[in-house]
Amino acid sequence: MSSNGTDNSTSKKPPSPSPLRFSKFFQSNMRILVTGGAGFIGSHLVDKLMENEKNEVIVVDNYFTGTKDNLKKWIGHPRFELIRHDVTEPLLIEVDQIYHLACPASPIFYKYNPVKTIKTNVIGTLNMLGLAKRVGARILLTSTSEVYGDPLEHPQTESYWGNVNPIGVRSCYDEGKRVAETLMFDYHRQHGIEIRIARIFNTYGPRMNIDDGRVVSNFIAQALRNEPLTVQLPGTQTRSFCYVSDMVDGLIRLMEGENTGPINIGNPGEFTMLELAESVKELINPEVKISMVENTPDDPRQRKPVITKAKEVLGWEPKVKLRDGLPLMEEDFRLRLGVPKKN
Ligand SMILES: NC(=O)c1ccc[n+]([C@@H]2O[C@H](COP(=O)([O-])OP(=O)(O)OC[C@H]3O[C@@H](n4cnc5c(N)ncnc54)[C@H](O)[C@@H]3O)[C@@H](O)[C@H]2O)c1
Ligand SMILES: O=c1ccn([C@@H]2O[C@H](COP(=O)(O)OP(=O)(O)O[C@H]3OC[C@@H](O)[C@H](O)[C@H]3O)[C@@H](O)[C@H]2O)c(=O)[nH]1
Repeated sequence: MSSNGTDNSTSKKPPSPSPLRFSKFFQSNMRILVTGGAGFIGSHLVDKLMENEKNEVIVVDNYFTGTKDNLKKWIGHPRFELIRHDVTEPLLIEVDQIYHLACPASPIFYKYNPVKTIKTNVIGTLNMLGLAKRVGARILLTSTSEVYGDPLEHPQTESYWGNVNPIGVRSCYDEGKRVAETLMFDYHRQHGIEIRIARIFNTYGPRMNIDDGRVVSNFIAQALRNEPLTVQLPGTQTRSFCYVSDMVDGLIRLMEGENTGPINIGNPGEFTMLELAESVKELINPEVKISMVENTPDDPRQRKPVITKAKEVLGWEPKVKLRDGLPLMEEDFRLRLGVPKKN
């Protein structure tokens, strides 16, 4: 019996893969579907997967928060395909692996149309599990540290069940992801689907939407525009920030490994939002002001992953410290905002 209560010995074997898997044209290739691949993490994942010449990558995205721009270097590549598709509708294609990322991730965007967010998490995940079942693909869900809600245990291990408000304004996302995890395990136990669940902690890096609303992108854009950094009250709330290349490495290791998860993937370095603002100020624009603003309901007060499981099971740990990652993101934001660096 594994720590998450799954008795892997009694799981049914996965159904036979599609016969196309063995056709002469695709024999040596792994066909990988990335839902939400036009988004921030998804597009970095696609870059990494495309480095392997054995991989064919298919992205489906409805462009709600993602953009074709993030994938422009691959459009037209013979091993790459981009499909405009909403995961709340069924999808019939032949693939070997599914990285299921499609879902708005910034609180501003997931609260914009909460009913759609929960449909994306529930119906979207059901559709992707149905696809995985039909073609015998392995499926990885990008769940979130938000399943721990406003955590009463700190730092968070995977065995913590969380403290989530089921009727709050964040619940379309955090409860949505919790149901998505449930669906993954039910398909695994009932149908023998090969599943992987990553619980991703706050991730940052180049290509985040400039007006995404998440804290790191907000602060960097504000610092470059010389606008006050908007620290939401009380400013003592904490987050742990993982650079996107570390995240992608963790996700691929999880997909390729033997463990179903859930596994926390995140950087345990923990910062208050005031500390983050001070770092951005120091590294990017020492002149910028910090302004304290109202917060939103149910904002988690603290968040920090225990990554012992990721270290032991995946041999993974993050390499990029926040102080090294922020300047890498600054470069990308300067280019996009057209703000050159002063000498
Ligand atoms: N970035 C983080 O800090 C973080 C933390 C925890 C979990 N995650 C998870 O990782 C995944 C990717 O997050 P991200 O930061 O890259 O966000 P993102 O918003 O940049 O990317 C999400 C992508 O999904 C697409 N999408 C949304 N709804 C869709 C739908 N119904 N059908 C098809 N495509 C749809 C969007 O257009 C976008 O391209 C999400 O599942 C998110 O919940 C991210
Ligand atoms: O301008 C801002 C924006 C945000 N914040 C604060 O920064 C903290 C982090 O907020 P973000 O909006 O970046 O992200 P959150 O941690 O709330 O949610 C994120 O968690 C993990 C993922 O699943 C998602 O990417 C997202 O939901 C919060 O405490 C928020 O109050 C600011 O102080 N100023």
